[in-house]
Amino acid sequence: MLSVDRVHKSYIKGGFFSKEIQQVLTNMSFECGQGECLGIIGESGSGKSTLGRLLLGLEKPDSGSVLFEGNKVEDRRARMGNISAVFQDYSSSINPFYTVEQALMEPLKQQSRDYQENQDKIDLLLHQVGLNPSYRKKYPHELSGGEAQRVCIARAVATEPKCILLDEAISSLDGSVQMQVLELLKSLRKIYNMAYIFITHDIQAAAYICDRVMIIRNGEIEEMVKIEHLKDVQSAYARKLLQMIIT
Ligand SMILES: Nc1ncnc2c1ncn2[C@@H]1O[C@H](COP(=O)(O)OP(=O)(O)OP(=O)(O)O)[C@@H](O)[C@H]1O
Repeated sequence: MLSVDRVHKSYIKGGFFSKEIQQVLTNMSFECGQGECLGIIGESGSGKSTLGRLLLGLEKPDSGSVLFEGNKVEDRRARMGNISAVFQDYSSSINPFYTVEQALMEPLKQQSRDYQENQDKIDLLLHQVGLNPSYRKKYPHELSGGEAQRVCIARAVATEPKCILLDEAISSLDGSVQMQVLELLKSLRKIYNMAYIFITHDIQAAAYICDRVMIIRNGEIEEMVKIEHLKDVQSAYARKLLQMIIT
């Protein structure tokens, strides 16, 4: 479904007139299948979010390709309604002047002009993310972090995409709320059979929700492992990363 082939990405370091290049992603190739949850794990600065932006078609690779069902993700038509995203910073993800209802209506309107159908869908989405109908009229500043992230998740699910990219989507939440949101993501995946790209530095969260994890180091794939074999990672770096987290 999502196919990354020999992707390289670099940035110019140190301002506009600088000639210094920083290689951020090197020769990355992997696939994410329909309905799969693929974790992308790495230390800070390893290139996770850069990869996320390429997967969303927000930036282009220097070379190589990112294809969604055979089409380049840079092409808006390839990703429209097919890929959505939930980011770490839920507070800036929702327009502060929009009520929850307006925030959810935005993506729905792009798919259907049927007012009643969209209203019914908002009811359903709120129910599915565990928010009662009174939340319709609330503004983002009236929501807790967990509630705001539930709204962001409802928005991402609204168009029933085939894939949601979650970039550190639970990292800013408190421990118990993180667990609730992970449970929510699990249950929504069962309902909609969506694939998740779960970018995180939290191996425990990845182990809880992912089918496979890809460990990246300095912009290169260090190891790809099925979740049931996470304890048996081969590379010294992956073992160290796991050990650090377990201890
Ligand atoms: N737009 C950009 N321009 C220049 N350099 C960038 C840009 N985006 C990222 N970088 C650099 O690329 C490297 C990887 O950054 P990236 O945000 O992808 O890492 P990350 O693994 O997501 O880190 P973190 O877990 O801290 O968010 C960093 O050294 C960063 O400074």
